[in-house]
Amino acid sequence: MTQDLLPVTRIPRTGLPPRALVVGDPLRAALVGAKLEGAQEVSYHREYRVFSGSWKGVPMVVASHGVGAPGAILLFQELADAGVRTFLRFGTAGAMKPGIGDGDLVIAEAAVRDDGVTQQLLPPEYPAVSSPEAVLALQRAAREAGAPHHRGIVWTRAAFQPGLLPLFSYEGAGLAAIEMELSALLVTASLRGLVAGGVVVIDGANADELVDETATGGYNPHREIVAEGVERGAVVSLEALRLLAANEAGAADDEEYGV
Ligand SMILES: O=P(O)(O)O[C@H]1O[C@H](CO)[C@@H](O)[C@H]1O
Ligand SMILES: O=c1cc[nH]c(=O)[nH]1
Repeated sequence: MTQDLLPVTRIPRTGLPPRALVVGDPLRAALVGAKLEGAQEVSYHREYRVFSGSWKGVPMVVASHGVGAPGAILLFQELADAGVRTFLRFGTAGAMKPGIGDGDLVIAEAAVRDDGVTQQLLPPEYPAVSSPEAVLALQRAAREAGAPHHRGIVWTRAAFQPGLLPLFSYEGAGLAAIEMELSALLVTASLRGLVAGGVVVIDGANADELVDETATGGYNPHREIVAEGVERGAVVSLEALRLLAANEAGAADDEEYGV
């Protein structure tokens, strides 16, 4: 009998654990997936590479969604169709606030919906918010790992490189980091009544000047300081998913989250 596979990502419609860590890069999915006990590659089609296994006994999925929200949302939707109920995104991002440095983690409380896809799905007034329990689980995991971290609003922006149009200035709005997919995940989760959040590792500085090396030190994700942040962030996100599972099971309470 042929397996029932979802149409875009070709992941199986049944049999996956109900929680997933989603990352942009298929290679990062493999590196993080390798941390799972009993890790198995479930599927690999297009940019969507999917692993399953357990972290400290808790079954979970690690999957890549590629670069850009219009493609990424297809993974989020199909994982949800496959029964995933809790999502964390673990990505990289540019820093937008002084004091947030390379290799630091930013835990998203919400995202600006400039993602290039959810505007076609629902009105712009609809918010992209993280589930509070996801924020607290990530914060607790970051504290326990001793990982430098910050909480704040993330700007999800479809265009990575600057063009001819001026970039809207969010100066004064207190944004913490810029990346490309999180708001699509948060909106997908809200529409379907799921739990979602995200944490990003800083791999550059000053979003308005992405290609201005003199002003910023340059966008460069291929540095040791970023690799160290990614290693810390991987453990923090896996651990946060475990805490969320414990919370679902009623084994954790607010005090346990450290609030
Ligand atoms: O490191 P990932 O998860 O891919 O996240 C960030 O990196 C990519 C851009 O280089 C975009 O996908 C952006 O959101
Ligand atoms: O979208 C992204 C990802 C990483 N760093 C950035 O500055 N922007």
